[in-house]
Amino acid sequence: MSDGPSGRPTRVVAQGTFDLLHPGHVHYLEAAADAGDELHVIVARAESVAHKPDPVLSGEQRRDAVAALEAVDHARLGHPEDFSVPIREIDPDIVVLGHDQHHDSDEIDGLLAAWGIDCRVERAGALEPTGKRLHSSSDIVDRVLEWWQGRDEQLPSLEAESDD
Ligand SMILES: Cc1cc2nc3c(=O)[nH]c(=O)nc-3n(C[C@H](O)[C@H](O)[C@H](O)COP(=O)(O)O)c2cc1C
Ligand SMILES: Nc1ncnc2c1ncn2[C@@H]1O[C@H](COP(=O)(O)OP(=O)(O)OP(=O)(O)O)[C@@H](O)[C@H]1O
Repeated sequence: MSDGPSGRPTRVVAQGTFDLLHPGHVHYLEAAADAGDELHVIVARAESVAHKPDPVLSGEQRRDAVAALEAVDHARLGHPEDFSVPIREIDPDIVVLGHDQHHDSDEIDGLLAAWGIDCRVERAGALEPTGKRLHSSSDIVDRVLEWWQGRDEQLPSLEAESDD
């Protein structure tokens, strides 16, 4: 365990929606854990998810699944309105952003400074999809919908059934 600038274990924060956990999430969280000694994960509230459809799983389910991963030391649901609350409680040394997160590193840097958190911002690399493996929650949902539609087409029509 290496001591951070404050003489305590280096605390790292990762955050995201983490709906329907997949290997891309594991890749991100392992990269974040490697950046320090203690990984704290903030799991977004459904009401904060603005760039995609609502999560399939509840906040508690997403938090519990993230907490069960070996790389993760602490997982908590984010604050519904004030993102500075969990960050102030954790007081991280490093915030690791996901490879494709729309958050701008410099903007997050400025926010953390405004919240009085002395912390650097890094960005994790991507786990590229290979073959048919899916590393995105939205792609998993799309695949299930595609499967469902295909399955639907193979079912006998209601009209055919009423002929029996
Ligand atoms: C430093 C930081 C702290 C955050 N804290 C929270 C929080 O406390 N509560 C929350 O609901 N979302 C929080 N978020 C936002 C979400 O993790 C993230 O934006 C979310 O997955 C929503 O996805 P979207 O922004 O792509 O719509 C935080 C984001 C950052 C960068
Ligand atoms: N293939 C991947 N490689 C690396 N990191 C990933 C990968 N997929 C997701 N992540 C990271 O995991 C974090 C949480 O992911 P989140 O659930 O918000 O998005 P997602 O799984 O990419 O879903 P969606 O496709 O719906 O945006 C994000 O920081 C994201 O960058």
